Amino acid sequence: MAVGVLALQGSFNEHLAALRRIGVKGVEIRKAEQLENVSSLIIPGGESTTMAKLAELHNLFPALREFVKMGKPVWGTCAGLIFLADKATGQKTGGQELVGGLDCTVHRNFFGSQIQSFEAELPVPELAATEGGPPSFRAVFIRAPAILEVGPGVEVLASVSVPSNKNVDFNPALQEGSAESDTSKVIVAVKQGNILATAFHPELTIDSRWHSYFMKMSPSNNEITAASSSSSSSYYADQESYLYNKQPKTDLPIYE
Ligand SMILES: NC(=O)CC[C@H](N)C(=O)O
Repeated sequence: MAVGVLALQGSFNEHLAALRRIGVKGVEIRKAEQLENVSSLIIPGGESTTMAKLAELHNLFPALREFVKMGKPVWGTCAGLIFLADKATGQKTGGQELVGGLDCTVHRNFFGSQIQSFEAELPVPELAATEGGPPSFRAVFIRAPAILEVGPGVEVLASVSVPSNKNVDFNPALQEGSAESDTSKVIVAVKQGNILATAFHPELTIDSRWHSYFMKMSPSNNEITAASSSSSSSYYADQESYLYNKQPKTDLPIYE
């Protein structure tokens, strides 16, 4: 079965391209009934308030919650992480509807506004152990959220170092760390059973390991992943279609 990519808004095309690079068929999901034809789902980055309004308009929330509850693999990137969190802070007035299921609290715009977007080299031991390649992953953060706290069943896959004096007014975790050192760790990638969530955008980089990793979370997709990762260039699956290499940084999608 194909992988669904929620295609209401945001970087769904980039996820579809990333899946293609590892030989996996992705399909756009815009209606609840389309979820019946996919074995797993990616909720892309974008603007979570807008995406939530569109999901509400299309009456998608009940079906999305059901999909998560059924134990099917779901991966949220950036705004997708916000969708999957049980609790979000820093929302617009009136809040926004969440799919939930991931036992954590996220801050919607933890790192600040659009111009505070950045890249960071993240050590991700689990990714390197499962997918090979270098021990770290070059992560693109675009007006990114961060995970403030996680429940006991949540595995932390990656954290990023930030200056301790950054955002101290709303992040208790950073206040704690600031007495000891100049930097603190903030959680940016987690896994909880069938749910994977990253605060950054792996679909914008040539490194396909997060997509391959996600494919392995779905037993029915193991075969496809095994076939594609046996090629000689499994790590940087397809240099040709590497969006991020081809375009200057300023051409990255701009979210409000
Ligand atoms: N790149 C992103 O997906 C940004 C998400 C954004 N912080 C939001 O609230 O929706």
